[in-house]
Amino acid sequence: MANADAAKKAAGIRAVDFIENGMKVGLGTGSTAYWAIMEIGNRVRQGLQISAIATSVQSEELAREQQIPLLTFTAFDYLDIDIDGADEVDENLQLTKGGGGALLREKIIASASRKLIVVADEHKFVPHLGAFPLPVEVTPFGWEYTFRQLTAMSGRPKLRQKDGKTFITDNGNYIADCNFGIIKNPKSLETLLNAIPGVVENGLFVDRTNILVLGFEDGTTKILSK
Ligand SMILES: O=C(CO)[C@H](O)[C@H](O)COP(=O)(O)O
Repeated sequence: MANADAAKKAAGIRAVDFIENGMKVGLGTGSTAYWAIMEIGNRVRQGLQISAIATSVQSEELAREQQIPLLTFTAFDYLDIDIDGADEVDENLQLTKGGGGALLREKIIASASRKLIVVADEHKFVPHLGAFPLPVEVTPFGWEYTFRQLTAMSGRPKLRQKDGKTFITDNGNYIADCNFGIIKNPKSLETLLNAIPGVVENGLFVDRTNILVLGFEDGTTKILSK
């Protein structure tokens, strides 16, 4: 296993210790959240009683394979805990997410959760957000106009591609990967972006994280909390 994978695995598995019997759990998306879902599956098969909702079709399929009982939004008002990955985390535990394109469902589920536990390998911990392109989910209708608004904000948007085609999110939208340089004020950028008609959501997760579980290449973990 490559060392970065060992760090992701360590973080994903460690985060599952925060789950208690009876909890309603949000399941994140990505290669770090993968390990948390696999570990939840192990513990469910050993008798842990939880129910969960996934932040992407991919994670939902994995949860089904792992026999994790799944919830729908009609069945709950809030979740107890959400375990999800990040593309960048700063020392105030502000995040950039959406590298996997699941940011809209991830933000809805983070918002519905009493506690957000972020799992990340050590390389994701940065002094300032902004080196990783900021994903912005936009409607296909009028996307060219929306991109012009993002350009006017110096966001240098690029339409995300996958396998030679325009990437389509689980919600049928496009992703603009933006480059704003160093993001000095994530809160204000998050708000400004979401005020553009045609922007559905953006990948800044501000003042949402309660606990960060950082994984290291030697398999150890460190917990940071707010
Ligand atoms: O936001 C995400 C998906 O939309 C992921 O959580 C983020 O991209 C991190 O992924 P990984 O754990 O594979 O590095």
